[in-house]
Amino acid sequence: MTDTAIEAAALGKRFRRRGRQALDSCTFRLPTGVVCAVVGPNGAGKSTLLALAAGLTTPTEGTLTILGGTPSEARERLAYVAQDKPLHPQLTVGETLRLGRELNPRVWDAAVAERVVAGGELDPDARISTLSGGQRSRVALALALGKRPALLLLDEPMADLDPLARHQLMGMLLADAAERGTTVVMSSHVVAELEGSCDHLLLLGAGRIRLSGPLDDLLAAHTLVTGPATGDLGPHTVVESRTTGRQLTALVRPRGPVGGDWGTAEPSLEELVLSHLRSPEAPELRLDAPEEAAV
Ligand SMILES: Nc1ncnc2c1ncn2[C@@H]1O[C@H](COP(=O)(O)OP(=O)(O)OP(=O)(O)O)[C@@H](O)[C@H]1O
Repeated sequence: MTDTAIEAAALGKRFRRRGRQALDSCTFRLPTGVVCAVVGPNGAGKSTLLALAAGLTTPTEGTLTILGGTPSEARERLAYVAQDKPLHPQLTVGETLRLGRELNPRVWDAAVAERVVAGGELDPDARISTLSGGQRSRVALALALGKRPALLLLDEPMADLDPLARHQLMGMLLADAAERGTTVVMSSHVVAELEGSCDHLLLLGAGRIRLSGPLDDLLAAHTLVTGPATGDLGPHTVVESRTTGRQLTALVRPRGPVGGDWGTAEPSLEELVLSHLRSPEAPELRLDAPEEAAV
C-alpha cells in the first residue's frame, strides 16, 4: 500500500514536436485519500494532466507514478471520466451499467452505480443517444463509481449538470469518497463550488504548476489586506493588488507580520484562485514538493 496517489517529477507533455508544452516541469505529490481540485484557465493543461494520470497518453518528459506504479499498472484501480463523457450511444442506460459490470467483474458495485442513475430518475431502457448532456454525465459518473476505484479522475464532471443535480451528485460523491478513502482529482471552472469540498489544490497556468498543496496551508500562506492606496506593502510578496479610489486591496504572501494601517483577513478559495488567475506572473507556491524550495 502506498500513501501517495500521484507523484509527478519534472512532468512534461508536448503534443507536437515544435508545439508549445501542454505541461512543463510539473512536480507535485498528492497523498491518498484527499479530494484535489485542479483549476486554471482554458488551455492550462488540466485535461492533459488527468489524461496522463489515466494512462491515456504518455509524458514526453519526466515521470508520473500512480498509486505506486505506472499509470497503466494502476489502470484497474482508477476510474477516469473524460470531459466529453464518451459512452456507447446505441446502448441503453441499463446495458451501459451491465457493460460496466462485465468489464469490472471482480470489483463492480451495482448498488452504487444504480443509486447514481436513480438519483436522476433515468429510465434504464433509454438509449444513451437520447439523453441530455447532464444525464450522460450522470451515467458516466455511475460507471466510474461502480468500478470502486482507489483513484477517481474527473475532468469537469459537473459542467453540464443543473445546480440541484450538481449539489446532489457532489454530496454523494464526497460522502462515498470519504467513507471509502477514495482519492478524487477533479478539474473544474466553478471555483465557488469547490469551497468546502476539496482539501488539496493544484492551480495550473500555461502548463506549469502555480499553486499546489493542502488547501488549508495554501490559504494560511496568503493574507487579504486592505488599506490606504498610498500604503506600503513592504517586504511582502504581492500576488495581486487593486486600487479603488483611495483604498487598496491586495492578496499577499506575508513575510512577517502585516502591521501598520492594514486590515487583514484570510482569503476564500475563490479569492485565492481568482487573484492568481488575474496575475499570471505572480510567483508560484508549492507546499507539497519538499525537495524544491517553496517560493
Ligand atoms: N490532442 C492534442 N493535440 C494537440 N494539442 C493538444 C491536445 N490536447 C491538448 N492540447 C493542447 O495542450 C494545451 C493544454 O490543453 P488542455 O486541454 O490540457 O487544457 P485545459 O486546462 O484542460 O483547458 P480547458 O479548461 O479549456 O478544458 C492546450 O494548448 C491545447 O491546445
